[in-house]
Amino acid sequence: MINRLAIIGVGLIGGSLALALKGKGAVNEVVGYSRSEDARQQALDLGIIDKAADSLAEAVSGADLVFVAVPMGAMNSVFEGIADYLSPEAIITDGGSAKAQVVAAAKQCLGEKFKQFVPGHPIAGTEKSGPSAAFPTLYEKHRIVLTPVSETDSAATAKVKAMWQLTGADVFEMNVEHHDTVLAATSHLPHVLAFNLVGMLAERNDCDEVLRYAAGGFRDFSRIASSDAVMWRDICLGNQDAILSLLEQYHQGIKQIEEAIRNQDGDYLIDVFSRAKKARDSRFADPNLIDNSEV
Ligand SMILES: NC(=O)C1=CN([C@@H]2O[C@H](COP(=O)(O)OP(=O)(O)OC[C@H]3O[C@@H](n4cnc5c(N)ncnc54)[C@H](O)[C@@H]3O)[C@@H](O)[C@H]2O)C=CC1
Ligand SMILES: O=C(O)C(=O)Cc1ccc(O)cc1
Repeated sequence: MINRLAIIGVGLIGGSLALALKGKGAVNEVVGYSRSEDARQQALDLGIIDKAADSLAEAVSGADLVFVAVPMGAMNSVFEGIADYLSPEAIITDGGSAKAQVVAAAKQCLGEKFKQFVPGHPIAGTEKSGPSAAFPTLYEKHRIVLTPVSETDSAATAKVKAMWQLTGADVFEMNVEHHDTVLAATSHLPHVLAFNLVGMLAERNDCDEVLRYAAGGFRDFSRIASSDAVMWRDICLGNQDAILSLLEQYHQGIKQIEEAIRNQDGDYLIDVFSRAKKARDSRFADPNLIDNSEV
């Protein structure tokens, strides 16, 4: 049971955790803080939080669990702002989409309390953001990755794991670097590709005409280009190396496809497309490999 849960960043990710834990009766009081006063008020109105704090210090005072769910570029300033006000026993965790940068920020700012920081990442979300996008079942049957480091207190990791399990999530542990490489491939690169494609089409004078004839495939591929620009800027800058390395591989692949089309090399295209189809068909049929549930 959590007595006082502090949510820093009461948007989709923070708000959904608060709603899930409240729904399970697992928390006595939820205090929320977001930089935007509008978000704080909305979170109160929607029953996501019981109390809106006016500052980071007020939000974390007396909290036994602190969940930081702000864009990655704001993590450092949040850790700086809470460090001196945390209760001695407080456990701190986060939902940032890439872990190395967040872990470095927490290490730099939290001092002694760094051992009570459990880095985490819910592999669950949508293209929507803000408190109004939050919903209590977001994490059900979804994966949560915790990336504790050598300094992390194992009892703190166990508590954070238990908290996520209450939301209906499956919790896994990974090391930080592996997490950032894997997520760059399955989440960060696809978002960059979708933003680029939709951005490119939006530049065309005949964009509306072109989109009028878009089929379901375009809708599927482009949904994530509706995601928040600040959040994705921060993820790209925060997981720079892994994303750049994948982009380089991706460029190679696209160049080879370009060459094959130019040379009317249908065999090459059949080879690439059929290997991709086989890989996707087999893995999507296996729920242990790819999460088939709706986002
Ligand atoms: N959106 C998604 O599908 C997923 C997002 N994440 C990660 O979760 C974190 C939060 O994302 P969302 O909930 O989607 O964002 P959001 O935009 O819905 O909510 C973020 C909240 O943080 C507040 N905020 C921004 N800067 C702040 C600051 N300096 N101090 C205090 N509050 C501040 C905003 O006012 C907003 O209320 C990000 O780090 C993101 O990478 C992780 C998994 C999925
Ligand atoms: O909307 C989608 O399909 C997503 O991929 C959501 C998402 C965004 C960022 C994450 O770190 C994890 C999940």
